[in-house]
Amino acid sequence: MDTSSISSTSTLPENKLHSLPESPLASPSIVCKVRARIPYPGGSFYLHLYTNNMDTKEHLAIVFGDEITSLSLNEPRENETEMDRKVRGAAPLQNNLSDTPKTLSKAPVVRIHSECYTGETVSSTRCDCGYQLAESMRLMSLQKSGVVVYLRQEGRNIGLLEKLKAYNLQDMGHDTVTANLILNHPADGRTYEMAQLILKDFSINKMQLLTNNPDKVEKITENSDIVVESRLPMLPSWWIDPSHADHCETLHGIDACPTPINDLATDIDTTVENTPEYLENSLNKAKSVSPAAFSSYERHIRPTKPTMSEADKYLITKALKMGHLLDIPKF
Ligand SMILES: Nc1nc2c(ncn2[C@@H]2O[C@H](COP(=O)(O)OP(=O)(O)OP(=O)(O)O)[C@@H](O)[C@H]2O)c(=O)[nH]1
Repeated sequence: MDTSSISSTSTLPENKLHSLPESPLASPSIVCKVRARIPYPGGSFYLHLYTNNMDTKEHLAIVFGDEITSLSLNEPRENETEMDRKVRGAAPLQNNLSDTPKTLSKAPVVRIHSECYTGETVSSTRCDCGYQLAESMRLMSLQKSGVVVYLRQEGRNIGLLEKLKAYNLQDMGHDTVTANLILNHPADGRTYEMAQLILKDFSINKMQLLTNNPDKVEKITENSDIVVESRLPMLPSWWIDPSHADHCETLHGIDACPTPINDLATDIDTTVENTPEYLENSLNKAKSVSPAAFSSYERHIRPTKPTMSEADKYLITKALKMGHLLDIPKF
């Protein structure tokens, strides 16, 4: 591929939004630096990487569908070539989208998710974070629309180091809330301003929010014109009782079945390339080549009860001590 037209500097003099940090008084701003397609079972999504002038973290957005586009990504940058734009995943300048925000046909499904290295990357079953991320992405891929705003607020914003200490306190009998307090951290130290800015960048001001946490609903709408049109609960799959009418209404508005997933392949897609047979065959083929190939995805999406007892304790603490809207099943 001829890359000669990529401009030689990677530090293009970009507009004022892009410098880090400006002054303590600068108003918070973000910019989407790059967007890339990520293949995903049943299709693809677009990963968007943001920088901002408030912290040095790379906050992310996982976007399903072509309808949701980033204004700051598509903004023209000084001296950039069309190849530069392609490489950072921006639309060609001739169909510059920057001054014409797309109007979304309906309020998209949004998940505002905070990083959990333990639950998502190393598949800890101490919490439900890996499941929640996988499940929200599965639902969005079914709908071919939606955004996961992925905030780097590890451990409810206490960071991995302190969170691991909190784990040790939990192994001594404390729950997630008291463990944080013993370490002189708030039970939940997260903020949502960054998420508000990212949603604004996608021209999203109303949404269906996937969460059990009323505090999150309140904070995402605080001092902003963002409206949560509806809250979609996130019942852990191993807590779902298919005979419970309310549980079956869990995903009202989403064309998907909330019952535990028995066969991922049939749940995914119905387009020619993605028939259940095609997916099942591909899955089996991939498994025979490398049994681990799909294990992380599958484990998160289909957690089985026997391995989840620590996550049950975690969820019960969220319901009883943090006000999360979760019906605790009979154990
Ligand atoms: N401090 C601490 N944080 C944890 C622990 N387990 C998971 N987390 C963090 O908790 C965050 C997820 O928050 P949760 O309270 O599970 O859920 P939520 O996002 O508030 O609510 P939902 O939207 O319903 O998922 C992530 O940042 C995890 O890293 C823990 O034991 N201690």
